[in-house]
Amino acid sequence: MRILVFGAGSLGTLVGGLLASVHDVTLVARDPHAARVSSAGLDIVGAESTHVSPTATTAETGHDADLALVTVKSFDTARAADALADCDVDAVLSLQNGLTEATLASRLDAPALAGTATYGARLVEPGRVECTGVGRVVLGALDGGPDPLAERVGKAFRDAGVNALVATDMPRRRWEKLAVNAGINAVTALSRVENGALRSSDANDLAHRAARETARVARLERVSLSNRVAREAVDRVVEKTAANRSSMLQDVAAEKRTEVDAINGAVVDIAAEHGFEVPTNRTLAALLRAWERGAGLR
Ligand SMILES: NC(=O)C1=CN([C@@H]2O[C@H](COP(=O)(O)OP(=O)(O)OC[C@H]3O[C@@H](n4cnc5c(N)ncnc54)[C@H](OP(=O)(O)O)[C@@H]3O)[C@@H](O)[C@H]2O)C=CC1
Ligand SMILES: CC(C)(CO)C(=O)C(=O)O
Repeated sequence: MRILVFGAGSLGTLVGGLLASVHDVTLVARDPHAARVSSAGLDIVGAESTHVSPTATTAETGHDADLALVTVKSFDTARAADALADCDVDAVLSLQNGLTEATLASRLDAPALAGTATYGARLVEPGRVECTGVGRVVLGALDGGPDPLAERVGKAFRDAGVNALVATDMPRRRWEKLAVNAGINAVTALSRVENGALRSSDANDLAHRAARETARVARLERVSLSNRVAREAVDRVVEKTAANRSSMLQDVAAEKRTEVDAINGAVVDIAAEHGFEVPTNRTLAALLRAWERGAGLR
């Protein structure tokens, strides 16, 4: 399969690099990473270990591929979609956190698949990415149900040794992940604690409230996600990732823009479309955006 990875930073480089053992992969990345991969190949280290030689370029347009993987941060999705609209791609799959598929679907003619990734990735230096945890890619039709394209993509991932599951209930899975991120990411970023600290503090209640509100909005969108399932998902992820610093905490610590707009902000916006108020997500989003403005990031 000819696979274009748009936005090969940490996650895109890891997944694209793993796929490159079998497939014809092009990484769209920034220099000096793109230049280094072109000249010396890519080292994958950590929980996965290999050396591969995908094509790497900074060119955003002019590509021809069977599948485009979108792995830019959520706030770069619209620009990625516009660039991909100038390419010949037959299908698009986002592995991003937050709700971004609607932006892709509305700007692209190619069918958009939904995806989630729980692999951990960190770009250590140009040409070298660390797999900090072998997770799973789950993908499927945006609106759920069986999908031959998703089956082909899932097989292509598994052929390359990527742990991939094709699911027929992506709407529920995306909203459950959103509930987890709305609770854990925002609360850990604002209180500057690792995920495990949510086990035993008032912050636990705050994360649960954000997740329950997200579940309520999911149901308004006709996605079956109960409050209890959302709350239990938060607790399960807190236990499994207790030592992690969430991606949003890492962004705040590095003074980088966060994905708040596509996570808590998306919950607020979709709730408003239904005339519904989500005070916990609204407060978390406002505080994170205030921090971003103060840091000159928006
Ligand atoms: N890292 C992880 O372990 C996981 C990440 N995710 C999700 O995956 C997504 C990506 O995360 P992550 O990989 O960590 O983020 P990164 O910032 O490491 O990677 C995104 C990369 O895309 C680049 N980029 C953006 N626009 C362009 C462009 N037009 N042309 C070329 N390159 C571009 C960015 O460069 P620049 O910064 O210079 O703009 C950056 O290098 C997020 O939604 C995240 O939540 C999900 C699961 C795990
Ligand atoms: C699951 C979780 C919360 C793990 O830290 C995550 O997705 C993130 O940090 O973005």
